[in-house]
Amino acid sequence: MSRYSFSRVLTRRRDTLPPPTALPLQPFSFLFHRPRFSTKQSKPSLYQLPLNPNPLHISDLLTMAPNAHIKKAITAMKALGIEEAQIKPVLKNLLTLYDKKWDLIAEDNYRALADAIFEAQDTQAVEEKKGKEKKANDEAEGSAAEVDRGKRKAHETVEDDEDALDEPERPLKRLRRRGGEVVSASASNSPSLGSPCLNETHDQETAPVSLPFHPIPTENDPDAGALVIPKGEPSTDIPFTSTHQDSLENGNSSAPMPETEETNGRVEEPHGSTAATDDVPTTTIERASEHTVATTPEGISALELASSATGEVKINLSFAPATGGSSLHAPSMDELRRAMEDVCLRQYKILDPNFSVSRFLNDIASSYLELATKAEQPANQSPENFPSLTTNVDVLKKSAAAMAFAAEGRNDLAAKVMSSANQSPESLQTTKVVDVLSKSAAATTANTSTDRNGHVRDDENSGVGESMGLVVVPECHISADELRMISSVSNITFGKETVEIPWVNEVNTKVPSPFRYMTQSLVYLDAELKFSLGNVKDQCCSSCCGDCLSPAMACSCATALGGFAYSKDGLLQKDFLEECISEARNPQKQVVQYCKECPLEIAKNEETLEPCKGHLKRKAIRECWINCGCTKKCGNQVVQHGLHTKLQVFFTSNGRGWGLRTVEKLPKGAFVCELAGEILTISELVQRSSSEKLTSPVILDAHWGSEEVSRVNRALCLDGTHYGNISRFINHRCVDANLIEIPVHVENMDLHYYHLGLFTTRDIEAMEELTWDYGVEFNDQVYPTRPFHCRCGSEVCRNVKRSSKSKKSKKRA
Ligand SMILES: C[S@@+](CC[C@H](N)C(=O)[O-])C[C@H]1O[C@@H](n2cnc3c(N)ncnc32)[C@H](O)[C@@H]1O
Repeated sequence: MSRYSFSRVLTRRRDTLPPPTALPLQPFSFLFHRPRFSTKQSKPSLYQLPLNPNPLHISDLLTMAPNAHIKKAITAMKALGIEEAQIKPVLKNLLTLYDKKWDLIAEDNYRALADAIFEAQDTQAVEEKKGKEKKANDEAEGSAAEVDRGKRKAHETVEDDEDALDEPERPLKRLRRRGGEVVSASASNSPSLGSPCLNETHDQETAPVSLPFHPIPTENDPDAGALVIPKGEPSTDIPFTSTHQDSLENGNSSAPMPETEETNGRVEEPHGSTAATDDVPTTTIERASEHTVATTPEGISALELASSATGEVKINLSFAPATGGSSLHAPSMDELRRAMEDVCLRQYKILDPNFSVSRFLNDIASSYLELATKAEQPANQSPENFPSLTTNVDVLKKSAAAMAFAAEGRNDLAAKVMSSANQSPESLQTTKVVDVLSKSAAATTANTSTDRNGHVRDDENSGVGESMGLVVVPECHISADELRMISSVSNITFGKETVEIPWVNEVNTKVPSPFRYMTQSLVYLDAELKFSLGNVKDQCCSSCCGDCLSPAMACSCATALGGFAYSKDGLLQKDFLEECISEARNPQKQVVQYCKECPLEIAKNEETLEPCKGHLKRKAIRECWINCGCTKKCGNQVVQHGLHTKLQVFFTSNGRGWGLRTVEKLPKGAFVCELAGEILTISELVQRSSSEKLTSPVILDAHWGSEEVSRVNRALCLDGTHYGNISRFINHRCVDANLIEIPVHVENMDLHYYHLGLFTTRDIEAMEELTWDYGVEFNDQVYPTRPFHCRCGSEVCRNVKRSSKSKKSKKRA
């Protein structure tokens, strides 16, 4: 027998993983004006894009005289309909920026130049517009001084625009791309660039995003990385689309923020100023220096994103390289901002051209500061004594929860809930919810006063205050989950079932522990489940119609298992049920299958793989499903339609915690509910059970031992501890339980996964507790769960026969 260990299981799983995906190559790379990188470049980044497949050959460039370069560039631009007067100043600027590297400028038919010209045009247009708007505003305000300033500003703007033709340091805007399309901000109709026209109604899917800044290697610094800003280049905004030009005016920066403090970065002025310059001693500069990636003594890299105006509040992002591995590099502020703006545009549909992530973050910092200032406490009030702020909604929720308790006579619980809102349980007992709520409101207004900041606080001992939608209440020690649970006191299923299932506790003050109710099992993570119409189309009876139980001839869904499991009254066929019961309770009738390599043993991760202990072969039900030709009322569809029985969760009186009981009489063979929970692999179960107490997971091993069921990730179980349905409240009873679990195939006949339906083994009286035999061996160490001390009270309880059972099991092994 081969030896397995847990690490081997893990190795196998890792092998099945796809190889780590390389960074996706950017399609349409030939559209980028991307300067080459030195091979010595130490820090490649996401900005590195595939090389241009069709560059202008270097020998062409070397042999050209300077004038020839210029002439060629002008010719290329004129072909795009750009006038010479517009070309020259930008070209001059570009030559400085690109360190006279003509090969880079000439790439992609002088794309960099064309782009820069269009950007310059954009900038000019925007500034003109801004000047006009400013002027109009100033005039509207009617202040002579303001008007003067407005005129001056407008005049300056015009002058700036004129100067732009000669100005060597005109901001460059970069191309934006989306889905492989590269779009110049304003050159959307440029035929040679093939850029689609952009407008505000542009489909989100095709909306362009900004390109990251491209690094410029220089002779002095051939290793210049992606994050270096060309010297003297003012930072420039890159808005989302050409329709977002205005955001340029609002101070966004297109220049990437430096990665180290030595680099020459600057950031936007958050409130309306345009590009910052080195000699402007404003908060812009203060913030610029803050936007560096700092490394703390612990080696944590931190990027300061934003701050309040004078720096009291700061927003930082940090990561510890130690946890991320050496492959992590701190993104620049600009990189991050652009990524976020893209998210805001595409995911949150923020289309306002004035929107800027940087400004938004700064606003958060400012708002935080504002709130912090308002919340200033009196000197003698320590934070521990200060009441927590709770919304009115919370108080109403508590009121409703307490009311529900009171309605059930649970004054102790009602008191617990409402003590936080200063409500007496007695008042709840005698009033309706609406009265409670109005009392609550009255209480909030009767005992409040205003603090020195104008905020309403509760008076001494009042516990409740209210102001502008906020009430102040003492700390509530009920957790959010508990509150959610007790808020839904009338229905533990949170309305997810067609019937309501209330809970009661007549024994103590405990409330059910929180869990997520779900009506159907769902895969947790690794479990391999194969449901597909393709798989089941041959297994179903597409020719059947109406109710499959009606025709004399049973359809193939039935014949597959030798007749239908259900009878026309909706109960299990008597014979079928008796066989199932007998099989479960009578060892002589049991067929046990043994795995060659049992998943339970493999998951134990021990040096030696122990022999399989055996798995009970189970009779199973097969239901018609949506791929069958019958209707929803077909009698062969039961478990899939969920529970319909009137049930109640109650607290048991003999130390078994919560239990489930039926409120109505149930006949023998009736379906009660499915066992639903998270579908785990056995390995996941072992891992989980090593760190927490599970509420009796169920192993789906009815078909284990047959050849097909061998793969570890397909050996499954159900765990209802965190997610589950009402079955998670059903207690165990040895042997003579009144429910039996029967495998039910619904979606297909996959032997790895099946539903487990719980059916009554006998007639059950109203208010009788429902139990089923978990099949747990109390002395068995094989199952990866800790058995409990059984208090089922059955005459044939297995827990009391531990010693004799133990001997038997040792013998067999
Ligand atoms: C599926 S849960 C049943 C609901 C559980 N009683 C509760 O309070 O949530 C299974 C757990 O209930 C308890 N339990 C169930 N049947 C029991 C029994 N016969 N004797 C003692 N404890 C039992 C055990 O703690 C077991 O792990």
